[in-house]
Amino acid sequence: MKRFENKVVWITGASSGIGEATAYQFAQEGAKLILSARRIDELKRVKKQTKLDESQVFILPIDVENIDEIPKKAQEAVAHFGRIDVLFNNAGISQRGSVLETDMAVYQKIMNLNFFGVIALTKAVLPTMQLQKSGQIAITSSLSGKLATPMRSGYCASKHALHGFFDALRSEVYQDNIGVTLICPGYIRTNISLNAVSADGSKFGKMDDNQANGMLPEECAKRIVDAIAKNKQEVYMGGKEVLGVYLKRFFPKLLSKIVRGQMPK
Ligand SMILES: NC(=O)c1ccc[n+]([C@@H]2O[C@H](COP(=O)([O-])OP(=O)(O)OC[C@H]3O[C@@H](n4cnc5c(N)ncnc54)[C@H](O)[C@@H]3O)[C@@H](O)[C@H]2O)c1
Repeated sequence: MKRFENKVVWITGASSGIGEATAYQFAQEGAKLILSARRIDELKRVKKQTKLDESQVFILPIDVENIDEIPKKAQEAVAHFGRIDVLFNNAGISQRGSVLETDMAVYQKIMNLNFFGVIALTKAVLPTMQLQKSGQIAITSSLSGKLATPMRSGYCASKHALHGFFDALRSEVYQDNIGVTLICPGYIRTNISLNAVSADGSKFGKMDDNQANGMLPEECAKRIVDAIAKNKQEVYMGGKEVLGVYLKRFFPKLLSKIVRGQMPK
């Protein structure tokens, strides 16, 4: 028996990187998929590559920044297979820019997508999971949700905010048999830095060495699906950067010193 046989999994940011790799992993584990992101063509490509039956995958284009639209999208998602077993809030955007130079509009965009959109989607799906008396909500946070590095103040703030919100939610929905899994990747080999937003709102457009040498998304996806299957509360993955979580907890001043060294000269 596959772990997600007949389970319905809704993934945002499914058109590339971690979300795409996770779609393939869930497909292998027997899930039916709802794939969301903004680009339909990319979602169709991913759907094809899952090798699932046409009827097992539903493409639902969504712009997570468009918060007013989210309740209607959630209704469509629930109506399609009649239930949602896993909501994987994965869509997100990173940042490269100093606090002094970054426009307020950039902070608003990051918070809208990485935080408010995620809350809106979660609130829209929760009543269905409560009726089912089961469900799992997973969120791609980041090691940047546990510690902070320069040039990513808005990104770090948005990911830290997720921890406050979802730790609170976990205790509220425990009695409904709904679990919450916060996923904290380190450096994963995706286009996240290319797609990151710069101080003036333009695309950063460069591949960071850390990402280029990071963990493969396929390995990351295996660990994510495993953490969700086991209802883990919080998981870390990546290379030696994961040690930062423990430095922050036990040697915070040492971590500050290391992090200072990451400020571009
Ligand atoms: N790659 C890393 O090193 C890393 C590390 C920690 C956390 N993360 C997190 O992983 C998640 C996925 O990022 P990734 O690394 O796969 O990068 P990516 O840029 O390849 O993927 C981002 C996904 O989000 C989607 N997306 C962006 N804006 C959207 C919007 N407004 N509405 C709907 N979808 C939108 C994109 O289309 C894409 O599918 C993000 O939340 C990111 O913060 C990535």
